[in-house]
Amino acid sequence: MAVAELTESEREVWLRTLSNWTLAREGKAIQRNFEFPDFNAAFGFMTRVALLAEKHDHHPEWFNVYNRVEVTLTTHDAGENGGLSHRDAKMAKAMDALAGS
Ligand SMILES: C[C@H](O)[C@H](O)[C@H]1CNC2=NC(N)=NC(=O)C2=N1
Repeated sequence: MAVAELTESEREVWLRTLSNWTLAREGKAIQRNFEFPDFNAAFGFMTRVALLAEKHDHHPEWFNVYNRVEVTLTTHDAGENGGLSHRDAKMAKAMDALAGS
């Protein structure tokens, strides 16, 4: 089902509130690298995010090594070939909150 892609001005506004995230894939995705004290903390974070992602039917692309979790958020159903939607903004904020930053 199609999801509305954020307009450029909407994107500007919420990127300012998501200061730890950067635009990627020519504006079609956002990325953030999280770092935790150890693997347990990183995997605990991923577990909490996974439950939330399933609940909202919005899933991160991510890569984990030990205490690092590299995250990319995008919405496949937004725009022509995927793009950013409010679902990415919501998930990014939730991940920041779960990581305590
Ligand atoms: C069919 C199902 O609702 C879709 O594939 C959902 C699942 N999770 C998703 N996650 C993300 N990040 N983007 C999507 O567009 C998306 N779509």
